[in-house]
Amino acid sequence: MSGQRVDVKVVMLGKESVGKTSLVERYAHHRFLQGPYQNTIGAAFVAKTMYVGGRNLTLGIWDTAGSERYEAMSRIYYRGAKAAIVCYDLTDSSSFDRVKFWVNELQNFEENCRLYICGNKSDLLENDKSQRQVDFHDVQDYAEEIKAYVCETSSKTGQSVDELFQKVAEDYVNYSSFQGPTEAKGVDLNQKREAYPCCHH
Ligand SMILES: Nc1nc2c(ncn2[C@@H]2O[C@H](COP(=O)(O)OP(=O)(O)OP(=O)(O)O)[C@@H](O)[C@H]2O)c(=O)[nH]1
Repeated sequence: MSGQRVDVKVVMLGKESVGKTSLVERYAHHRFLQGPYQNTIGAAFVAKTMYVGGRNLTLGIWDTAGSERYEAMSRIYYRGAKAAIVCYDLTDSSSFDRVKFWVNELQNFEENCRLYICGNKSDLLENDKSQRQVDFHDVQDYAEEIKAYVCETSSKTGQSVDELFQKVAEDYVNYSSFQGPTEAKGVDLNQKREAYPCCHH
């Protein structure tokens, strides 16, 4: 098992089918996988190195399963996360209720984790604004209250996806005191391309 340095642990959380895996796919592999929806089982991991603040920084991104039957497992994956991207589907108001659930969890158990609230599938609103079920200003007010960053993305078109992860990295550089790098225990990052799809059935 060869451990790769991971500077920032990032966890993706949110209701099933909001597009967590697709966001990671878009960011890490610049693609959007069409075809039937396949829910994540357990969690998947991908590492991505970027140049920020005059140095290379590796984000270790844990993509958790949104299905409530994996809730206990998701709790394991957010432990020690420096950033949580809590996602919802802009066309599904119930997915925003789930955001509040995860934010409460993180506030109670992971107080050093920065929060990023991400409304995904913005492309669905382009031609039909009536599809929107979550008001942007309501989310902004909520985000202000909990001191979170807020954005609206589309993993399909790529809108604001790179910016989101860039913001995570920049915030880490700007606000976190650098501690020693975390070793990704038990994960062979050389095999990340194989490990990633096999966790997404
Ligand atoms: N139109 C549109 N569809 C999207 C977008 N992102 C994801 N989808 C679709 O939504 C479905 C669910 O996407 P996933 O990325 O698998 O969702 P997930 O949140 O990882 O789901 P779980 O693994 O069950 O937690 C798939 O059919 C995707 O193609 C988006 O930005 N726009």
